[in-house]
Amino acid sequence: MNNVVEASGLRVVRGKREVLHGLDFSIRAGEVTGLLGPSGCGKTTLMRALVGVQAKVTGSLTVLGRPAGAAALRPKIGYVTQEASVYEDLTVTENLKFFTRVLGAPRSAVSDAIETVDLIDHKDQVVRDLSGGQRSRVGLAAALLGSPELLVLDEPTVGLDPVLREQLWGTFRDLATAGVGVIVSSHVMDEAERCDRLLLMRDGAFLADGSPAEIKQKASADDIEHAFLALVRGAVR
Ligand SMILES: Nc1ncnc2c1ncn2[C@@H]1O[C@H](COP(=O)(O)OP(=O)(O)OP(=O)(O)O)[C@@H](O)[C@H]1O
Repeated sequence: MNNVVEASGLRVVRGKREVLHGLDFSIRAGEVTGLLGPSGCGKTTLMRALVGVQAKVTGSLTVLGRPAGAAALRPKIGYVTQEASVYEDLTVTENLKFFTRVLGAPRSAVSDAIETVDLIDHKDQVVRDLSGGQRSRVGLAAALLGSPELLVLDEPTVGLDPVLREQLWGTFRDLATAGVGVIVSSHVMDEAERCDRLLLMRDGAFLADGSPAEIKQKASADDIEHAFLALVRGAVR
């Protein structure tokens, strides 16, 4: 399977502190990779480095065969940040039409994206009047407009009810099946089992990198939360 991201010795300094300490990893096309770890461990920083908006990045970081941040990558990466970056006073459709113009994507991408995130019934509603979960789905729809080959999702399911979380994970799965490389961050360990691969992170370094089954086996644990704790305690080498 193709790697959409390859990183070696990835380091990032924020302020005066190094927050990512020489990471080696890859992300594959056609898989959902979960980036899991506690608040402040560096998940957002890693994602910012992937999409090329993070300063003071050293080491090697290649995305779709080009250095992260290269202008040619812009239409090929969908990035959904923790704060929905859509216009509150526009409708769902108006927002997406605007972003198709920015991205140079075809008009037909609007209805496809609305369908993918299941917002057909709300397409003419002003974003301000949507629920939190619906708003985050508008952000996801915007990220899908350019038909990205890599989708970078920073805690996309925070604050969503279980039904919506289930639906969104279904969408991530469908995108991966279509060949997209999907990386999803979360600090909720119970989302781990939905991923093909996990990068377990703590304090800017990886504790483990593998499938949920491999990590549980390595840590002799029944679930990822206990595996994480065992790895933190250094019980597993
Ligand atoms: N602008 C900044 N200047 C200095 N340090 C920063 C800056 N932004 C973040 N940091 C620090 O970098 C570290 C990693 O932050 P980051 O946002 O990547 O973590 P995270 O794992 O995404 O957290 P969360 O799950 O809470 O979003 C934290 O210790 C944070 O305090």
